[in-house]
Amino acid sequence: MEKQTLSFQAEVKQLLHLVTHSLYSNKEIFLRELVSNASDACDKLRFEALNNNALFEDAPNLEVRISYDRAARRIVISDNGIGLSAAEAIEHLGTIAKSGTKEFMSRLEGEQAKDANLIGQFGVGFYSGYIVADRITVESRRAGLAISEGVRWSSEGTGDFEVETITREARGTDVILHLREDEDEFLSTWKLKSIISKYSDHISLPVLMRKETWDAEKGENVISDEWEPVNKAAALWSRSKSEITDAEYKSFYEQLTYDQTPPLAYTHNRVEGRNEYTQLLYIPAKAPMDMWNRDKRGGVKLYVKRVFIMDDAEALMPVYLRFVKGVIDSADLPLNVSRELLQESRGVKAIREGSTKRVLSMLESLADSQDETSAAADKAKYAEFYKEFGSVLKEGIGEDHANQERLAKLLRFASTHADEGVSFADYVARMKEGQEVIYYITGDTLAAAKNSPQLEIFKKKGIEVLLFTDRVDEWMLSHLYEFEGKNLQSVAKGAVDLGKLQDEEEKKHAEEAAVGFKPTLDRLKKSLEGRAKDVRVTTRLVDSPACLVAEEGDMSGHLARLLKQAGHAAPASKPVLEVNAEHPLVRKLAAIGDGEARFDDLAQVLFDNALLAEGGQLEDPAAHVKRIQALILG
Ligand SMILES: Nc1ncnc2c1ncn2[C@@H]1O[C@H](COP(=O)(O)OP(=O)(O)OP(=O)(O)O)[C@@H](O)[C@H]1O
Repeated sequence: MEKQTLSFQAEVKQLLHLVTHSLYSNKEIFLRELVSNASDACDKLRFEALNNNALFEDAPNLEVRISYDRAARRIVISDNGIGLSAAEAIEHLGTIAKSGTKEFMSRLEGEQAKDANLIGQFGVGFYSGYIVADRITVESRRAGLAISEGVRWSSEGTGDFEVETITREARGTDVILHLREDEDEFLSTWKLKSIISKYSDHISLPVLMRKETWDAEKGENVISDEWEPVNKAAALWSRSKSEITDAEYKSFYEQLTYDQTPPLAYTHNRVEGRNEYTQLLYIPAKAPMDMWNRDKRGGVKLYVKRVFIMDDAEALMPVYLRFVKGVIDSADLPLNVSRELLQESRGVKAIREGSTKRVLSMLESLADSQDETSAAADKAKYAEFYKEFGSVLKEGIGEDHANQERLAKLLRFASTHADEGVSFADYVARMKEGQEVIYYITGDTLAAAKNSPQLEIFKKKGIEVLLFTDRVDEWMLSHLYEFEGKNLQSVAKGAVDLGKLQDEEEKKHAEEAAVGFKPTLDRLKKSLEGRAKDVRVTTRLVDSPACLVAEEGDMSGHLARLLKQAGHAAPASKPVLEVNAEHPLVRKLAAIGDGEARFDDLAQVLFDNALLAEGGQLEDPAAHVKRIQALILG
């Protein structure tokens, strides 16, 4: 192929502009990105060579070499990995903007973040070279291609790039950075070594640099021809736990995830027996921006005997644990395992179950820490975890029946007794004598749930009610019916039944009131025909005149609203209006003579107010306002 000049794709151009003009801090990460690409290229070769050993040619030892030339102001990152064909170079290094590009750019612009470190999270690492270089040349030959089919790609990172075919003996890729004027600090063995040990110590291949020795005659360090490894090159997880420090675990996490906030917790185990594998799993401290995307790639990498097999192996973690990051290294899966095979493999299923249990135990040991010295700190960590990931964990209630009980214990809620952190176990321990069920109410917001009229009698009697205000709660409740043998009961569904919590006298009084109120009830039913399924007297209200409840088995108003918001058709079930016969407003209503239009108006207002109080929306707000105004004017 003759030399061609091609244009970068528009998004790549924008990206390059931002990279060269906006990223000021953490410039050194360019080396991490390029070393990581080199290491990925070696992993890819190893993987492809499983089915075609000839790809190794005569260089089976995969490695990354870094060298620099002070006079020419150049740094070269070489690998003998898979390499690039000319077509791949054009595609991967210029024409196709990666999926993360847009998001990366919006973050840079949005938050005015100047931290180059962000770049690694978005899969656009190659371009980070332009932070320090004003020209990058890539020379490469793809494994398996003839030496005459090498490629040279070169660009100043502005509008376009050049590509041409070259003859290249060595398999793999050289990335040559021509440094910008003021970036000389990187032309130093010490500087480059220190960046590698900071970011790339755990890359599982050797990263080599030329040895520097002291030349007494010249009175300076000189670079020899001998190459030496500058990273540890030991997959951290394959070392024994006792040899690894907390700092090493944390720095490995950072390399794995590019997340600079230290993880909240981690677990590292070697599992022996029928399935042998090592797991090193982390719980991040902060939720990523795209956590709600259930199709998002998982965070666990699969290795087989330290050979990297694949990223984001979803088969290794259930979807509701998609926030977990780490590495699983199996000793007995076949090396050429495919994604399809992974889904079906029994060995993988066992790994997934084992890893799920590990993560749950890790969470339990924080939530329920009995550790003398760290219990308070652990519990605080759990609260932090729950704030970030609690809602995702709830998905497990419906998705992982085998662990439902363990998951239920890990849930935390608000209640009428505390605004956060209430577990089912706390609730059960505080249950009143004679109380048989766990009461809850769902609502759009904590304030709406807390002030719900349905709670009045419970508050008066000091009975705790759990307040479920998370969007997933309604869904979760359709999968969770009880906790340790105690049924969960909505206080907004069915007639209130306080069972043994209500004394005989109260019951008798309520029954009498209902009988005396019967004629008014009948009139109310007539007025509200088509809106209320039924109207009845209740004892659940203390201060409010009325409230809406769903009939047992019907959908709650809150769930119907959620479904509507999400664009689903909610079955049209009418609510029941419950009235407080003792309330002055209701008494006033009862006193209105037959046939007076005022009765109808007041009945509608009673209903609409009850709907508003539970966070519902009026179908005809103007009519409501009119009625209220008329009533005020008397
Ligand atoms: N040293 C290399 N050898 C072979 N291919 C490479 C090399 N460096 C980059 N590439 C190719 O260029 C593509 C783009 O690289 P870039 O760093 O921008 O993104 P990425 O590596 O896919 O994502 P991430 O940075 O998250 O690893 C890579 O996917 C790969 O196909």
